[in-house]
This record gives sequence, C-alpha cells and structure tokens, in this order.
Amino acid sequence: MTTEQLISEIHKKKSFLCIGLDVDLNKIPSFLLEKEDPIFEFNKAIIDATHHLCVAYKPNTAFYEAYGIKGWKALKRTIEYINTNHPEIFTIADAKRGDIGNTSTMYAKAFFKDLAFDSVTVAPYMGKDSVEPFLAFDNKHTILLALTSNKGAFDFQTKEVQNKEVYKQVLETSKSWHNSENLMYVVGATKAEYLADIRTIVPSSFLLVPGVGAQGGNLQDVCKYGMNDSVGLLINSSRGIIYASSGKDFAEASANKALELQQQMAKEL
Ligand SMILES: O=C(O)c1cc(=O)[nH]c(=O)n1[C@@H]1O[C@H](COP(=O)(O)O)[C@@H](O)[C@H]1O
Repeated sequence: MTTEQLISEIHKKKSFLCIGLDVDLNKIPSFLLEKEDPIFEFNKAIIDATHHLCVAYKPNTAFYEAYGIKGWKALKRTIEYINTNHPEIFTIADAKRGDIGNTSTMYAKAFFKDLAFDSVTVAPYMGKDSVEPFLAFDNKHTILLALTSNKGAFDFQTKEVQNKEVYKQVLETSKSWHNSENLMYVVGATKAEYLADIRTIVPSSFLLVPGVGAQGGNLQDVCKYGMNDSVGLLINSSRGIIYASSGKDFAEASANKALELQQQMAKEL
C-alpha cells in the first residue's frame, strides 16, 4: 500500500486508529477455546466488528510465535483474511526484526512476500545494512524503533552520544539511507512531550504511536505535538480494545472501545 492510499483512508474513515491483535489464549473468551483455531476465530470476530473504525491492524508476532506452528498458521490466516476482505487496511507485522544484511533480506521476504504485510517493525541497533534490505521493497514500509513506550527507553535511547540523544541520531541518520522514503518510526504515546522535537527532524514521516490505553498514553497530547499536514500518525491500542470484555459480547465491546478512540480522532482531524 502507498502512503497516499493510507492518508486517503484516514480521511475517509476519520480515523488513524491501529488495532493491535495481540492474542493471548488466557485472555480471550473461554468458549472460543473449543474451536479448532481459537486465535483466528477471535481475530476474525474483532476484525468483523472494527474494520470500519480503524485504518490499520498490528498483530505482534510474539503472541503467535508463542503458540508454535498453530500460532503461525493463525497469523497467516489472519493476514489473509484482512487482505482479502479489507485490502484498504494497512497491515503491520510487529516483529521488531533486524540482522546482518542477508538475514534481514530473509526477514523482509517472510513478512512482505510470504505473509504479504504492508509493513514490519525493525530495530535500528545493527545499523544501515541491517535495515536497507527491508527498504528495498516497493510500497512496503519499514517502521524503525525510535523512542519506545517502555521505561527501558531511558536506558539507551535517550542517552547522549556526541552531544545528541541516540533516538535523535536514529531519526537523523536513517534519513540518508537508500529508499528512506519507505521509513516510518515508532514513538511511544507515553513519550508525547518528545514529539515536538521529533517532528523537527522527521516532519513528514508517519509515526506509529503505541501506548494509548493499557500503558496510559494520552491521545490528545500525541496529536498536539505529533500531527502533521497529512496527519502522519497511526495510534495503536491493543489490550484496551481487544480485551474490553471476556464474555459473548467481546467483539461488540471491542467495537465500542474502538469507536470511542475513533470519535476522539475525528475531533482532531
Ligand atoms: O512496536 C510497537 O508496536 C511497540 C513499541 C513500543 O514502543 N511500545 C509498544 O507497546 N509496542 C507494541 O504495541 C503494543 C501495545 O499494546 P497495548 O499496551 O496492549 O496497547 C504491543 O504489541 C507492544 O509490543
């Protein structure tokens, strides 16, 4: 999907909501566990109930890998379901990969070709040659971790090296990489006060902003400091939406939570 298509979808739906499909079998309604593929059934119900309210879905691969082959199959069925029924929705494989070049190429093939995601999250730590293999794919997006939502972000990302914070060096340096127009960046919603500075370095890039909901980030602050002329934001909530209820009404409850966020977003547009 192109960035222009994503922006057009945001305006059509008045939403820049990304729903995180982080399926934990200990948290989904127990009656689903009797089904042959409970992970997929859960996702399908959530997607059917929320697709008109969001512009992106982000399965975090850890929640699938944890269940071995069954989990990976459920991930494949989920992405196929989205791509077949809602091809206008932007998909993010939250896998946080990155390795030496030839290995990164294989990761990129796994997520862009085999699974046909629109984007993948990538860690910048191994540098240019570990990220450029992902950037080589047309109309696919690499979402580089810049300033993450967790406390550990202060261990390295905000430390100064040669008088500049590491996350700023990631933003600045990555702009010079080949095909850098295919880059987006992760900035945690819990770090909204950093967004004004971040926008001076990457004024036009899309930012994936997780941390609203369960982690306590504030949507209005993120918009105030992070929104640009073409919106430039995808705000993610996972647990806050998909686990709104553990009863038979779980999908409807998730749609209500998604609607609350979508209505707040419509006001910001
Ligand atoms: O890359 C991410 O999506 C990510 C980066 C980050 O800094 N913080 C963060 O929470 N995430 C992911 O975003 C999702 C947040 O989930 P909730 O806290 O349940 O909304 C999880 O899948 C996290 O792995």
